[in-house]
Amino acid sequence: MSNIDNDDDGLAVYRLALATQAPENSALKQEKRSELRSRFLNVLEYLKTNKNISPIELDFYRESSLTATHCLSIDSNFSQILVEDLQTKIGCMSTALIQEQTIATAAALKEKTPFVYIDSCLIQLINDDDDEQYEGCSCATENTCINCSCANRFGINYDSNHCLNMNKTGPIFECNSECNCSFDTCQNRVSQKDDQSKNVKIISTSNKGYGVITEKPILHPGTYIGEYVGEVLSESEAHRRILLTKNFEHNYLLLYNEHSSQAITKTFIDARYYGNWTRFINHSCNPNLHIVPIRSDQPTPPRLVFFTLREIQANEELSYSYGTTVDEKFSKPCHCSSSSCTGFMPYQTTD
Ligand SMILES: C[S@@+](CC[C@H](N)C(=O)[O-])C[C@H]1O[C@@H](n2cnc3c(N)ncnc32)[C@H](O)[C@@H]1O
Repeated sequence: MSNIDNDDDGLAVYRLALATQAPENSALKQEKRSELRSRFLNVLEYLKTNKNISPIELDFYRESSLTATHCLSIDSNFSQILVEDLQTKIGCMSTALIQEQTIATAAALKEKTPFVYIDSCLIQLINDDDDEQYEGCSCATENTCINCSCANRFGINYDSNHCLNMNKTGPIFECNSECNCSFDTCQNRVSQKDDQSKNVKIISTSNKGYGVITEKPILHPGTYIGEYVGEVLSESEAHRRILLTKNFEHNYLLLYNEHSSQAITKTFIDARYYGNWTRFINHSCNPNLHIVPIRSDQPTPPRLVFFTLREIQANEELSYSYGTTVDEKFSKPCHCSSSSCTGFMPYQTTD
């Protein structure tokens, strides 16, 4: 799908600075990461051995901080949801615990696009180098952190409307689990707070498959929309999957390139099998969203986060540019219908 490049010279410099500081309190973080990794393997194992479960009305994976659950079915009133705790046993829980929008969306889409619903990326491959924990700020708990040591490493991140500072260049570091500030008052955690999932609707388009519209106007440029989540892949696995994808199929593999003076950091996220509502956002040659890499705890992988580029009207479709590599031989026709449409969608490579 997408090859997105970002010119960003500050990241490598910051990495070098951090390399000289021993991460102090990262044991807990590492424990969390290995728990996530083993949970991910559990889900894969589960799906492999239970493929013949029938009827599966709804199939998605919910992750909470303690248990991994696999949703097997949902009753017709959306009031009870049958889940299986992967580590223990099957049980019922009220759908009130799960965001209504998520269920309606997943239920409507189960036939055509089965995927497992997740809230954060599944990180299968973790290099030891990536376990480095960023230092936190030492703000007072009531501090808003608009200009704290995390927010201001490369210029202030967000304005007083909680929108991305449009003049900002360089990487974005949000406050993290080592920070002293409080989650509620801190204003440097915009992408860690509520996304727009309650204000959007998945629609069926005439020629692009499903798409996403906003039900409410979004006024300010730089408004946080949501995070592209899925499986974080190695380059070789991404390459393998690209070769397997047929040209007529929808493609959910996103490649984000960040350029620094020393290297290109490539992030591959595939939302084909695991994802959230943002996997339904289509390409446009005149997009209203863009993707910004955001870091808080660790250098890699960055979280790939959508922000608005301009004011968006109610019922307007959300879109971003999948990249710039267009070739009539390889690209699919583009149906974005913008006046600047090139006629072809960017095509996928791992470069
Ligand atoms: C990430 S998915 C987007 C959601 C997808 N429409 C669906 O129904 O699940 C990307 C795929 O959607 C389709 N698509 C997205 N934008 C398009 C566009 N502007 N014109 C034609 N097809 C598009 C292509 O098949 C592409 O591979």
